[in-house]
Amino acid sequence: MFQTAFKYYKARKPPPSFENVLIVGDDSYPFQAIEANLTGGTWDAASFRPVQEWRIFEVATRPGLFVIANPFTPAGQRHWMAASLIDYPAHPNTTNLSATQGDNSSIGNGWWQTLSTMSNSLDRRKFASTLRWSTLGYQYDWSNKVYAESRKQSFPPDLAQLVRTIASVLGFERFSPEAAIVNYYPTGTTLAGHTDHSEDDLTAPLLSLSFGQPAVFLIGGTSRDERPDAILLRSGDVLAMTGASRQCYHAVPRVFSDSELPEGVGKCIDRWKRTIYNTSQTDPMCENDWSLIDDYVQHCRININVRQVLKENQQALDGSANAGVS
Ligand SMILES: O=C(O)CCC(=O)C(=O)O
Ligand SMILES: [Fe+2]
Repeated sequence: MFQTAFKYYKARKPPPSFENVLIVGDDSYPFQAIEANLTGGTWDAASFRPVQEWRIFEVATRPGLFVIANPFTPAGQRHWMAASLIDYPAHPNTTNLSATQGDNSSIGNGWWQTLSTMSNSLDRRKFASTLRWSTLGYQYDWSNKVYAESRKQSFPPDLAQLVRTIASVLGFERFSPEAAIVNYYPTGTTLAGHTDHSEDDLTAPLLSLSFGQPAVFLIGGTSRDERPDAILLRSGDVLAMTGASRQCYHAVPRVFSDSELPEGVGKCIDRWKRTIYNTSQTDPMCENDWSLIDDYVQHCRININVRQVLKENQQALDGSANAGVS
């Protein structure tokens, strides 16, 4: 059932219908509006709209699955896009490029620097699509499907604060962000069905932030035999897999272009556009960086997928405890 849905949404001819796709922000079943858990704490007012305006839903068909319809300000979206493209693929983080090209990673963010020098837009687009993932905090070992204490970097403090706020609004005040996989998807690409189970604490939420082009996200049950729900994630949308949904199969069968969305479904681009108002001193991003970032997010989707790795009070990973998980 999972694979059938995956193939359906991946197909180009004929392209899939959006008829059964749940649109984050719609108020209808199975989205059930829930109230924010308001406990104060630090608030990143530059990134987020006021919490009173947040539209938070639990997906009734998937207990423990929460979505938040774009809680970001346009400037907030641009800030996290920039972090994802300029900072996160840089040394000492591992990327798919540094993993295969060895020591090149030690010279900083070679990918971004090379991209910045390319003047031909087709060449730039082709080169841009070579970056597919980077890892933050505990660096994920894809071959052995483990995190290791020896490959731990510090987790970006501002991202940690951002996702702690989201977790606490959802009632997970003790969430501790320790690792992230940043996925970079050129339009048309996919992520195969999987569960995330290499973390020692499977009771902590998985938090996912999406920026750029839209995608259909599939989430099923704990076996591939269950029919999944299809959810449209657009720029700024937040998804949290908690409770029973934490260990469910999920996938991204297709990243779409804004232009492929049906009439009446709001485009992503309007969510990060610079307006005259917010190009003032409050937006420090330089024009040159922004035009490259804007060019990138016209053709790609970025997903920041944040995890807690350790159990509460666990000091460090014991290699033998989590080795062998597949
Ligand atoms: O891109 C997404 O929305 C999901 C990514 C994901 O499932 C993962 O990184 O494990
Ligand atoms: Fe995942």
